[in-house]
Amino acid sequence: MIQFQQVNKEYSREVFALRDISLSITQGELVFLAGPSGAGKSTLLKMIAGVERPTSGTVTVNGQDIGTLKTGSLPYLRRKLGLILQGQGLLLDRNVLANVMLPLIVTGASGSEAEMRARTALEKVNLSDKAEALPLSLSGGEQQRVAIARAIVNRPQIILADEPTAFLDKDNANKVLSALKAFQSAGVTCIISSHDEQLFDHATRVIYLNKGCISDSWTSSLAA
Ligand SMILES: Nc1ncnc2c1ncn2[C@@H]1O[C@H](COP(=O)(O)OP(=O)(O)OP(=O)(O)O)[C@@H](O)[C@H]1O
Repeated sequence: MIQFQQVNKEYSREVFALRDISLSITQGELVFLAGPSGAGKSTLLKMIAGVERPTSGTVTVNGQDIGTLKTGSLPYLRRKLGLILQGQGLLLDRNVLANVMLPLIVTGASGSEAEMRARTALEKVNLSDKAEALPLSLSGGEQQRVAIARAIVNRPQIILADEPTAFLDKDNANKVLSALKAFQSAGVTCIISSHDEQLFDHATRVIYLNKGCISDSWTSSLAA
């Protein structure tokens, strides 16, 4: 369960990114964050991951108050999360398998354990045949699915994805969404920021942000 209670985020005196946000998201939801550029979507995702902290109000993830979490505890929180944030690209000089193994290696898994789990993650996003390829030899959609595999290799309870289908054609965007939906079906909470309204049909909920405020939201019958 993710809860925002009267959360404000002010980056500087003139820049309010979020204003008085209160919401709760239950395990297994597929939530889209919509709204124009600068509305606060990325900031909201970063708050759940503890990348940004609230100026006021509280953000709790599975009962844990993220705003007061000590920096040293953040890696434990992040292990429960699969993060697909903008600008966190793949290592271009390492093959796909090595990229997906990386989160496991840095948290102390053995090479053989990491390889086995990375291959399983690649199977889940339907990219087993690209394990030995270098990222730049893949299509944009395939690269994004490698990023998903890297995000889920630690078996997270929550996936946070910032514009995972930006710059993809419809076919590739659908493949990326199908991969995310498969995790949601398995009980993983997925929170995705997107400008792509065509994807919203798959959501259990869409939250519209505008100038840092929730301007609208709807819950689909899929949520039942
Ligand atoms: N690190 C930062 N320092 C200062 N201001 C920031 C920072 N990050 C975001 N902002 C500002 O906060 C506001 C919300 O930004 P945010 O990136 O959350 O919006 P967004 O809805 O994700 O936009 P986009 O759709 O373009 O990615 C914007 O006015 C932005 O300029």
